Amino acid sequence: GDIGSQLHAGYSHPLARSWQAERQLTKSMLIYPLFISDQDDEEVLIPSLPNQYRRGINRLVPFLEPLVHKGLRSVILFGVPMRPGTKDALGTAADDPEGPVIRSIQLLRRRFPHLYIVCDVCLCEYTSHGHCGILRDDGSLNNQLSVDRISDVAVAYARAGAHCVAPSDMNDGRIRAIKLKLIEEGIVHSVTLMSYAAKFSGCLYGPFRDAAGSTPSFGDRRCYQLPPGGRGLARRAIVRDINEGADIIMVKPAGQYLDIIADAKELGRDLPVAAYQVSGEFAMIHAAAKAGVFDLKAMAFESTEGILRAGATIIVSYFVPEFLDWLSN
Ligand SMILES: NCC[C@H](CC(=O)O)[C@@H](CN)CCC(=O)O
Ligand SMILES: [Zn+2]
Repeated sequence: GDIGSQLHAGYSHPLARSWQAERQLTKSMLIYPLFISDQDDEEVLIPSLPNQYRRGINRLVPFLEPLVHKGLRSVILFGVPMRPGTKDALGTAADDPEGPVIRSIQLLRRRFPHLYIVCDVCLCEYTSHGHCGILRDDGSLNNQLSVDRISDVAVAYARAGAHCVAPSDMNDGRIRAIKLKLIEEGIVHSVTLMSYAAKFSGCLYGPFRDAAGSTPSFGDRRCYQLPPGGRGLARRAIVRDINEGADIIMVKPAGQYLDIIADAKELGRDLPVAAYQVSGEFAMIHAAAKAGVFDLKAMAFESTEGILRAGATIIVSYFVPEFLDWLSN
């Protein structure tokens, strides 16, 4: 009969409205990005990334302690070498045992045994040219050398104690290479492999590049990050990475790529799907809130609601410190 047209009844009360959502945001879904400098005592605000800092290792514990107490479950580490002369064509500093990332993994594992440590794996912060791999003479990525190097760095982070390695380089075949090396090392069973499987080139990474000093010295990332229009390419990259052994599929950026998150959930129905609300999205929300377009907290939640609705159950977000408070009340 025609009675089904009366939908208001199903969402007439706040609790009933929450029941309409297939996924609810919880603290355990959240991963907080940390920028770790090789200047051990520095704590420098990143102008283009509201409320975010580049911190040396000596500043990490005092900063994280209250957040862990509030329920922070996971962080993703980005090393930021500030010392002059650290960068070279191979990104040698990426797996320097005395470098900021490896030392921070060891410190955080010791100090916060329940904190899940994810390490972003890439070379762009460590290469003199700023690209996410090793280049040929013509400036294109040498796939074999890049994949060998990226997989070595991933294993180094895993051996240092990272619970999860997340290669954000977008070189073809790095997932398989990392998985094989983790198997050879005998540690594959305890290291989660989170693939930035569908990562798009575009204008939303600027604040991050300011923070990490990872802007390419020439050209761009259009030949290895996906073209924003490439939905089919993204589906193929997701299927490929699942087959190469990814344990988690990530889509990035998030807000402008909700269809890709939905595709990832459809194609990777049996895996958790992660999404990264990137620096440009975060800065845009802050700028709009400052301009009076909407309330910051309301949009932090609404943008995240869309990412959940699309199918993500893991969210990398710069709003995590606020969410820990907002989700506690
Ligand atoms: N390895 C690439 C890093 C990439 C930015 C870039 O493409 O330069 C992202 C980090 N995984 C940016 C993240 C962000 O903008 O928040
Ligand atoms: Zn990179």
